Amino acid sequence: MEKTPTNVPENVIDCPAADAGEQPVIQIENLCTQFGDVVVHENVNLTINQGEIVSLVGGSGSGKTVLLRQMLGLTHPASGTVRIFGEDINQISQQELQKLRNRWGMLFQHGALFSSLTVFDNVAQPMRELRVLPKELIREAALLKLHMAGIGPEHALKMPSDLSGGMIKRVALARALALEPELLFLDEPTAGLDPNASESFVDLIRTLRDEMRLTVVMVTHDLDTLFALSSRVAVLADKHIIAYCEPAHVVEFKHPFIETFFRGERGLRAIEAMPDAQDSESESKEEKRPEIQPQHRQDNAP
Ligand SMILES: Nc1ncnc2c1ncn2[C@@H]1O[C@H](COP(=O)(O)OP(=O)(O)OP(=O)(O)O)[C@@H](O)[C@H]1O
Repeated sequence: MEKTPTNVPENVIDCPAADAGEQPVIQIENLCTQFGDVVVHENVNLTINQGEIVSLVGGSGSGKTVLLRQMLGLTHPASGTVRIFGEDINQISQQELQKLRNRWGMLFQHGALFSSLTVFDNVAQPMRELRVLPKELIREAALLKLHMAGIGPEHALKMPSDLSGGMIKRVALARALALEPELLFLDEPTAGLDPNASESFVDLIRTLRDEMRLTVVMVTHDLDTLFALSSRVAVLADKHIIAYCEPAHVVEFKHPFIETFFRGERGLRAIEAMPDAQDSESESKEEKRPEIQPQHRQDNAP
């Protein structure tokens, strides 16, 4: 028997987007999720606007992965709506859903590359599946996406097993960008990376957001990444979004999860390292960022 959802707690904080004039890309309304007797989400509401980078955080089992899967149309909520680009993804046909899927990219936690395909083929495959692009264009576009993700053509014929963890993430990102998405989902994008690789991945995501006007939704436990990138942070706890604000405001909210997650030693260190405090330092990192050149062409490639 389904439990009747209770109302959202009154003491939530919900701040408007910094640029509230932007179009909403994701609109989740009154979403409820239940598995058997276990209620995971009760009346969850979340709007993500174009160009935002929103981090979804919450304790283990709070329902982050399920919510992400619901945004991807892989899992259906018990009730409520999930609109992506204005379409209710639980009401449209599989064909329409597939068209929408071509407008977003997903980076899975473990890269999710095909181990039997080369780096190049991993990135080219989503384009080949469209069955409309000529071979030469696919070749150029795949190499461009690899270049954007900081992977040179000398790696194109390598197998995933020959790559470092950081390179696998970059190739997976190139693959997620293959169809020029407007929206990017990232599941623990920096998990397993060393601090340098994480930092350069963060720079890359920021650059892509700025250059491609991407909207980004990420699930992360990495506070450095969260503070460096997020325009807003959505905190899932007690079956609700209890806070949805800029990182600096979310940390002020009194809730046991927030206090444990953000105000521990690591959290305080990450707050101190937030971009505002580091503007001059981040400029000195400029040369580390891969340049994005839309017409770039590699002649030595496969
Ligand atoms: N297919 C399923 N069938 C039954 N229960 C499920 C299913 N998928 C998820 N759950 C339950 O839903 C709850 C939320 O799971 P979810 O994986 O979204 O948590 P999470 O916040 O991503 O946790 P973590 O940070 O540990 O990955 C958990 O109690 C989980 O056991």
